[in-house]
Amino acid sequence: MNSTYLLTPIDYLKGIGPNRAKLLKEELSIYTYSDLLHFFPNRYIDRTKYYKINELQRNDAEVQIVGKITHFKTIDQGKTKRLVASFTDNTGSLELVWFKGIKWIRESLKLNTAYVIFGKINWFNGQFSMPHPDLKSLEEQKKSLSGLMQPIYPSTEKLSKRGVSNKIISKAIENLIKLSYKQFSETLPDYFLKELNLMPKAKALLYIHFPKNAELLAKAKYRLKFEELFYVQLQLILKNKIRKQKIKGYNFTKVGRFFKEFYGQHLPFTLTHAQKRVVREIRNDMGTGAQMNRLLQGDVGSGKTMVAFLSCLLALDNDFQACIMAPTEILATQHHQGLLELCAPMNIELDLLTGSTKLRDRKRIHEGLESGELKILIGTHALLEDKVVFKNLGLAIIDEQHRFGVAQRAKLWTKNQLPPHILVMTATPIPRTLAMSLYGDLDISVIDELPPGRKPITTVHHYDSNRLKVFHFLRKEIKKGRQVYIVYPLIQESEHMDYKDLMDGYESIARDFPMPEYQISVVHGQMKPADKEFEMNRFVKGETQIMVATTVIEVGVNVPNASVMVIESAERFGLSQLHQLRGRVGRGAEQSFCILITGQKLSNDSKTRLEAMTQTNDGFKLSEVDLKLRGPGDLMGTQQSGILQMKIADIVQDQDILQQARQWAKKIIEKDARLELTEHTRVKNTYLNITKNKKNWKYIS
Ligand SMILES: Nc1ncnc2c1ncn2[C@@H]1O[C@H](COP(=O)(O)OP(=O)(O)OP(=O)(O)O)[C@@H](O)[C@H]1O
Repeated sequence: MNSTYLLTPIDYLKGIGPNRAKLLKEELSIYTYSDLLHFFPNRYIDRTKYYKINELQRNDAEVQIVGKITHFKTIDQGKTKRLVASFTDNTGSLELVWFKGIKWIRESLKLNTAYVIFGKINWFNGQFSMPHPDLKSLEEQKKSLSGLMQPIYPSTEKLSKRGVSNKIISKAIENLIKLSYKQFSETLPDYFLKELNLMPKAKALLYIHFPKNAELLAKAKYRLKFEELFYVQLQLILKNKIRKQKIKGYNFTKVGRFFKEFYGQHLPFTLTHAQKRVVREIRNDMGTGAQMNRLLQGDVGSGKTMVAFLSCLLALDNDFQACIMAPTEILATQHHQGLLELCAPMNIELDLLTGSTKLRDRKRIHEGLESGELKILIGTHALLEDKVVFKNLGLAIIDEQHRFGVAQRAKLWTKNQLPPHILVMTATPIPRTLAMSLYGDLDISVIDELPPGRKPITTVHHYDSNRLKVFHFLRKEIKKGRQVYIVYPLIQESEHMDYKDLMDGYESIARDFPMPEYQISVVHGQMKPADKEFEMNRFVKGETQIMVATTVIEVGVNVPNASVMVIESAERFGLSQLHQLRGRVGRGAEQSFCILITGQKLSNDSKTRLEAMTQTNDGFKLSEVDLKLRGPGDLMGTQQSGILQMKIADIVQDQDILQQARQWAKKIIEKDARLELTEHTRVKNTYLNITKNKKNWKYIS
C-alpha cells in the first residue's frame, strides 16, 4: 500500500478526533489510516439471522430483531433513572432499556420507524427486555457493511470505557473503506494472484473487516496471511543474501592432512548419511569467501559432536584455529575429554578453558593461543574474556543456541580481522521452515537420522504413589549392571526449595538403596565445580550406580551404560527439557527406559506433555507439540525478533502457508534478485516500504 493518502494521521479520520487518536496510538499502535485498515478483527458476530419476538427463548444469548418503537417512558427512581421503549414487531413486544445517555437517545430515536436491534435479552416480570441495544434504522443497516457479519476487534472491550468502543472502530474503518477503497493498491504481482488463486488486496481488506459470508472471509484471511508471511520470508532471504555479500569470511579452500587422515584412519564409526550431508554443507559454506553463520539442528544423540569435530579439522587444514563453546562446565569438560581421544593419534594441541581453570594453566593457554600452537580451545563463557586472544580463529562452534545471545556471538568477531565462521549447535530441533523464520540470520543444517542400532527408549508415566514399584524396577536394572539417573527439577526462582527437594529425595533414595550394595553420586548447581566433576566422574567410571541430580545434567552428558532416567516432578518440566533429559539414556546397546513421576493433580497442558513423551521419541514431533502449547515466543530467548509480531498470520498454526510463502519468495529471488522486472515493481516498492532501507540494495546481485 503506497498511496500517501493512506499514510494520513489517524487524527483526521471522521469519528476519531484527537482524544481517540491518542488512545489508538498509545494502546494499539495505530498511527495512520493504513494502520487502522490493518487492524484486523479477531472474531465476528453472525448478523444474518433475524428473530421474531414470539420466537424468543429465555436462554437466547444475543438476538437481532426488526421492529418499531411504539412509545417511550422515563422511570425516575431518585438515584437511578431509566428510559424504557416499547418495541414491537407483528408478533409481540419487548422493552428496550437505557440507563445512560437517556436525553440524547430519547431525542434521536423516532416513533414508528423501522429499527434493527441487537443485543442480549433478559427475562423479567413476565416480559423480555434488552438493555442498551445495538440499534440502527433498518435503512442504515441495509447500507452498512457490517450488516451480515459484525467484526469484533481485539482490545476494544478494554478500551470502550475510555471512548474507543468496538462500534467506534468498526464505524471508522467502514468510513475509511467507503472513502478510499479505490486507493487500496495491490502489493503482490498479478501472476501470484492468478497462480495461487489469491483474492486481490483491496477485496481482502474489505472482506476481512466486513465479510459477506464465511467463504469470502476465509479467502480474505488466506490472502492476507500469505502476503504477510511472503514479505517476512522475502526479508529473511534478502537479509541473508546481503549478509553474505557484506560480511566477508575466511575462505577454507583446502581439505588437508588432518581431515583426510582422521576420516581415512581414525573415524570410530561410519558417518550416517545425514552427518555426511551436513559436513558437506558446512564445508561448502566455509569455502565461499563469505562468513558462515549456520545452525546445526539434530535430535539428542544424533551425533552432532562428530560433525563439529570434523569442521574443526577443516579449519586446522586451512591453518586456522577453532574453538567450541559450551553452556556449562560439565559439558565443556566432557567435550574436551571426548575430543582429546579423537585428537590423540594426530598430535593436535587442544585445551580446556573454564571459569575454574587455574592461573598457571590460563597463562599456558593464552600463550598457546597467541602463538597459534594451541589449535582447538574448548570452554565455557570464559572463552569470551578479553584476555583470550587467538592468533587466527577461523571457526567458532557454539553448543546450545539458547544460552548464548546474538550479542555474545558478535563479540567473538572482534577477536579477528575477519569474523570466524560460526556454527551453532542445538538439540532442540524445530520444524525447518519455522527455524528459518526464527533464526533468520542463520543457514540451517539438519541431522535427521540417528546412528544405526539405537533402540527407542521406552517411556512410562507413574504417579508418586507408585514409587515403590519404580524403585523395584531400578533395583532389577542395577542388578543387570546398568546405571540410573534420578533427576529433580531446578527452577531458578526457587533454587532453595529445589535444593531441599533434591536433598530430601537423596535421603529417601539412600534409605531405599543402602550402601555398600549401592553407591550414589549427587550433582547439583550449588556444588563447587571440582566436587561436581568428581561426582560426575565416579558415575562415568561406573563406581556409582545411581546419579541423583538437578537438571545440570540436561545437555550433552554421555554415559552409554546409563539406561534408566527417572524424572521426578516431571509435570514441572517443559517438553524440550524432558526430551533432553531422556536423551541422556539410550546411548548404549541396552534397552533404555525413561520414567516420568508426577503428583496426582495435573493440568491439561501437563497431561498433553506427558502423553507426547510416552508416545514418541522424535524431537521434531515433540517440538511441534510444544510449540502448539506454548507458542513460539518462549523458544527464542535472546533471538526474539519482530518477525513474531505478526498482524494476522501465526507461524505455528499457519505453517503450510508459511512454507508456500517461503517457496514463492525464493522463486522470485532466484528469478529476479534485484526485483527489476516490471512484474515485480509492486514487490520491490512494498519491500522497501517495509524495511525502509535502500542502503543495502547494492549488496543484492
Ligand atoms: N555415525 C555414528 N555411528 C555410530 N555412533 C555414532 C555416530 N555418530 C555419533 N555416534 C555416537 O553417538 C553418541 C551420541 O553422539 P553425540 O554425543 O555427538 O550426540 P549429540 O548430537 O551431540 O547429542 P546431544 O545433543 O545429546 O549431546 C556418541 O556416543 C557418539 O560417539
